[in-house]
Amino acid sequence: MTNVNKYLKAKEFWSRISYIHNTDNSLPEIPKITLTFAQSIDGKISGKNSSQILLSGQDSMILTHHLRSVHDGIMVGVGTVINDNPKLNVRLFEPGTEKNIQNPQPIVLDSKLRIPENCALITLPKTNKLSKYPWIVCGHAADTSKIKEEPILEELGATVIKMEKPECCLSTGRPLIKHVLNELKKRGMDNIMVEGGSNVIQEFIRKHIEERIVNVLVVTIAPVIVGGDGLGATDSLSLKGGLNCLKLKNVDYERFGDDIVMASEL
Ligand SMILES: NC(=O)C1=CN([C@@H]2O[C@H](COP(=O)(O)OP(=O)(O)OC[C@H]3O[C@@H](n4cnc5c(N)ncnc54)[C@H](OP(=O)(O)O)[C@@H]3O)[C@@H](O)[C@H]2O)C=CC1
Ligand SMILES: Nc1nc(O)c(N)c(N[C@@H]2O[C@H](COP(=O)(O)O)[C@@H](O)[C@H]2O)n1
Repeated sequence: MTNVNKYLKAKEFWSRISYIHNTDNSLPEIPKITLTFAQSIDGKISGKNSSQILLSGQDSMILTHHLRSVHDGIMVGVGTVINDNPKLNVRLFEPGTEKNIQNPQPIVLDSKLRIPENCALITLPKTNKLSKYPWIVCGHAADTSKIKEEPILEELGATVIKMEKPECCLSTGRPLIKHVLNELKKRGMDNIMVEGGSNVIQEFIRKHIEERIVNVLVVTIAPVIVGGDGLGATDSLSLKGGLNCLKLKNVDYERFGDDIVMASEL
């Protein structure tokens, strides 16, 4: 298949499944959520000691970048930023279409402002004008004083969104997802792609069981075996409320190169 056809295929797949994305979640106060990640056939999203692994082949990676391009925001946890130092921008697109490409707004869940100041999300927009400086969502107890005293994150271009005490978990101090999403909607985010990692995926699934916050789940399944040392997408998720498993609905599949991509309602 030529590269042009790969881009076309990615677009067609998103058009085909976007009816799932557009299903009414009855929560107009939050953005529409696409929860997405890539995993091995044994359910691992990274390797030993959380080492980043390239699971997606070129064809499914083109789909991932297309998904980035059609969302207002892209969200990860600070664990992913520290571990992978991701760029989260759109780098795979059909030649000749670069003028129309919009990078999503990177959003990092980071209750204690642990994000490294020299990470790609903060340094890249300086040289790449199309990349956006990240929004960093922190908890009420985060030490934002360091931002003014040693003008770090905000002077470097990032926007720190500090959630109020009632909007954070009492025990962990982490911003509560529903409040974060509500704040992001107020800031113009109508749809957000949540890329991981493991803790964030689990938090969205937990919250979804209570309040149906996820519109569509898109999982790339790569023909790779990682083994028991790898990190699973849902390793620490225990389902409550009498559920012994969560059955996906409106399931659709497509082959992208050697990978299978599954899209469904959660
Ligand atoms: N294959 C794939 O598609 C992907 C794989 N990955 C992999 O995932 C791994 C990283 O996963 P993980 O370590 O779990 O890190 P995450 O990216 O899930 O970040 C988790 C951290 O986010 C912070 N956080 C803030 N608010 C919340 C909240 N409400 N809910 C949950 N977390 C919150 C917490 O740190 P604090 O308490 O300090 O705020 C928490 O420790 C890496 O190995 C990476 O390679 C990541 C993305 C995609
Ligand atoms: N779709 C997909 N396939 C893989 O094989 C992956 N390892 C990931 N990981 C996610 O992508 C981030 C890296 O993004 P950049 O290439 O730096 O823009 C990584 O942090 C994970 O979120 N995704």
